[in-house]
Formats: sequence, C-alpha cells, structure tokens
Amino acid sequence: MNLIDYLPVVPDFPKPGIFFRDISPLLANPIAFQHAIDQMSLLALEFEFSHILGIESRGFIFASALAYRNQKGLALARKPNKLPQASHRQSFGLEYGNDSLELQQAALPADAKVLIIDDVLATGGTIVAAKKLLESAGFRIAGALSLLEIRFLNGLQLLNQHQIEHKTVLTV
Ligand SMILES: O=P(O)(O)OC[C@H]1O[C@H](OP(=O)(O)OP(=O)(O)O)[C@H](O)[C@@H]1O
Ligand SMILES: Nc1ncnc2[nH]cnc12
Repeated sequence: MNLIDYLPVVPDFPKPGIFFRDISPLLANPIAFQHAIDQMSLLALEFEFSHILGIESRGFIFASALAYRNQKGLALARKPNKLPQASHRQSFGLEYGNDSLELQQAALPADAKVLIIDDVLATGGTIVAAKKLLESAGFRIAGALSLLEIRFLNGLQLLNQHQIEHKTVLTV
C-alpha cells in the first residue's frame, strides 16, 4: 500500500501558491490509517521516550493513536486560550501563517522525556515551537515524528539547527 496515494494535493489552499496535503482520505480508509499508525509506531520505537506530545489539531489524531499503541502518556500542545491552566506559550511561523501553542506545566511529570508527534513537517516552525515549549517547562525532548515530510520546505534543516532528531514515514 502506498500511503501517499491517500494524501492528495489540494492546490491553493489555504492560500494561493500552497500545495496542501489533505489527510482526510487516509483517515477515511481504515487500512490506510492503520498502516500509517503501524509505520509511525515502528519509528517511535527507535526513540527513547516516556510521553508523547500531540500538536493541535491534526497532530492529536496521530499522537492519540500512538500513545495507545505504544502505551505512553499523552500531553497536548494547544492553540491559544483552550487550556484552563496554560503556563507556557510559544509563537511561531508556519508555511501559511503565524500561530501559537500553549502547554500546562501539570501536563507531564517533571522527569518526562517527550516525543513530539505531528502529521506534517513543512517548514518545521511548529515542531521547533513545540520543542521550545517543552524546554521552557523543563521537560526533556526525545525527538519528533511525523507521517509526512514536505522536503522542499527544508523543515529538516531547521530541526537539525535546533538539535531535534526527526523521523518520518513518508517524504514528498
Ligand atoms: O512545519 P510547519 O510549517 O510548521 O507546518 C506543519 C504544521 O501545519 C499544520 O498545522 P495547522 O497549523 O495547519 O493546523 P491544524 O493541524 O489545526 O490543521 C500541520 O498539522 C502541522 O502542525
Ligand atoms: N502543504 C501542507 N499541507 C498540509 N499540511 C501542512 N502544514 C503546513 N504545510 C502543509
């Protein structure tokens, strides 16, 4: 099964010039979704980690399934003003705009070593922000794992600059 067939490109979404990869067909196909989680789960085993951080909102889908499959605790990095006790915030730029993520200190135990999970690595801005968020809260980072890397946006380079080890199932 070629998972990339389930991640079609939608041109000019959400802005002109962006080639958006839609995860909906992959989620709608139980075999494709299961295969994606299986592949991510195998890659996750290559990291030493105690907890998973899922990034709102598409990252939640994969982070949740992996936390279950790999029997790890799950914490959520949320968009602004969603968390009742947000204690850390990090703003960042991504392929088509700017955003912020928040984290609660109590989301993880003090000795947590965290694997960051997201669906897509594009510019890398989101994952770098997630790393800074975790570090500002005093947590250790194991690395980052995504389903898809969009190579021409050089996210991997940015992650290397920030000493983030990254693995991905698919690269386009
Ligand atoms: O590598 P980057 O350039 O930072 O881009 C990757 C991020 O962009 C998308 O999230 P988006 O902000 O569109 O939010 P969503 O998950 O709520 O759709 C995607 O889910 C990643 O989190
Ligand atoms: N081109 C893209 N497709 C899907 N998700 C993205 N997140 C950032 N860039 C993206």
